[in-house]
Amino acid sequence: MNSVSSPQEQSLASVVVVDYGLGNLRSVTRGLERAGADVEITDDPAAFEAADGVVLPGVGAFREGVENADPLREDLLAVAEQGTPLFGICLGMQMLLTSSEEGETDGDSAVQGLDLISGTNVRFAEGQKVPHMGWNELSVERDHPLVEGVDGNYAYFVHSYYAAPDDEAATVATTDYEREFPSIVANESGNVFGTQFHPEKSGETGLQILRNFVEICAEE
Ligand SMILES: NC(=O)CC[C@H](N)C(=O)O
Repeated sequence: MNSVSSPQEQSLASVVVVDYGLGNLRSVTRGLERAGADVEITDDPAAFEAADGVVLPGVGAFREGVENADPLREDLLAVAEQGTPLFGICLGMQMLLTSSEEGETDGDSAVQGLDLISGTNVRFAEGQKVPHMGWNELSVERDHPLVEGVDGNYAYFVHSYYAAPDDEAATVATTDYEREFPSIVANESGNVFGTQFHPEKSGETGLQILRNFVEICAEE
């Protein structure tokens, strides 16, 4: 088991950043610490269970992410089941869904995501410049504590696929990149959610999202 802790004087909540061999763990950790969390980077399921909140980071391809996280699959599902806030970032958000078109285009069989939010991830249309890379606007579509104070603000994106939830009620915020796509999604009970953008790379808006997340965790 890998564990790296960074005690904070006045931490508001204990947050685990899941280490499954992918993802910009350090920058996510720094962002969460700035937001007031006591952060542990680990792959220890006991730590997931004990934490006030769990972050599933992610940079890379869907197939690699799902395969790397497979040994932790049941533990992540248990986190969601017990009502602990589970926050997926970019590829981590995409892994919360049922599946993705990514990795199917080369003829491979579909890999299954966590299916905590029913739906797939789809590629931007042929002819659209991908990846969608840069700052873009968030339009909040429905209330969720994660989006307090960020409607109309800008966040930083780097992705070629986006979430297509089966139920439009799962869409918390949208962003426009030649077409509107869900930039923040959440499950029905609201404790599982994800951002397509990188809050840890999104300046003050990203810090606000992370502060909102830490507050959600602190209420656990
Ligand atoms: N930055 C990423 O991790 C991108 C996630 C996914 N491979 C996509 O292109 O949408």
